Amino acid sequence: MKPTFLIGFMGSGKSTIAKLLADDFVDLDTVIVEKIGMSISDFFEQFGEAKFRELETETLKSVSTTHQIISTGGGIVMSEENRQFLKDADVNVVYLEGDFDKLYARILADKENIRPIAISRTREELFDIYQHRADLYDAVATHKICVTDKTPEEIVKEIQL
Ligand SMILES: Nc1ncnc2c1ncn2[C@@H]1O[C@H](COP(=O)(O)OP(=O)(O)O)[C@@H](O)[C@H]1O
Ligand SMILES: O=C(O)C1=C[C@@H](OP(=O)(O)O)[C@@H](O)[C@H](O)C1
Ligand SMILES: [Mg+2]
Repeated sequence: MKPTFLIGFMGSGKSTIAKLLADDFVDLDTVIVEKIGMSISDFFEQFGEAKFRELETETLKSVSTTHQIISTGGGIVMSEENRQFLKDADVNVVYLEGDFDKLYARILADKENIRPIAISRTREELFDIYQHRADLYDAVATHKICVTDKTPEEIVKEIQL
């Protein structure tokens, strides 16, 4: 089977669903955190977003041959290079699409994972980012699943590749 990348906005459940889809999964953010030896929010504070994006691209390119299921960070589609990589690779790209306010509530409630992109912005600013990114997720996705009001188990069942 082709490798499968999960994409979508923060809080859509990419990391949660990847773990349930197969034992052979990897989360790009987890790989990056292992590389940098600190949390993503500390890294943003010390080195800035641009440096994080460089690491993200490098990590994206290294995993498609080593794992079956790959959860990405919500900003993966911001880079043209990353979008091109996902389009050119012989892989499935599953877009987990959800209602903004439901995702926003999850992001705020998730104290285990502080997302610097979200905490530094108002709801309105983040909604603009959500709308902008929605077109980019659509442009690279090979499959699209609505996750609003579904349990992780229901979403896993829907991902039939
Ligand atoms: N389908 C779901 N229903 C309810 N809560 C969910 C669902 N998917 C994920 N969550 C919760 O939402 C938060 C963000 O999930 P996560 O998998 O980290 O999303 P992402 O990786 O897309 O940012 C976590 O607290 C997780 O437990
Ligand atoms: O949307 C973004 O720009 C980001 C999303 C995060 O991943 P999740 O989508 O898994 O929360 C993480 O990569 C980083 O905080 C930046
Ligand atoms: Mg995640």
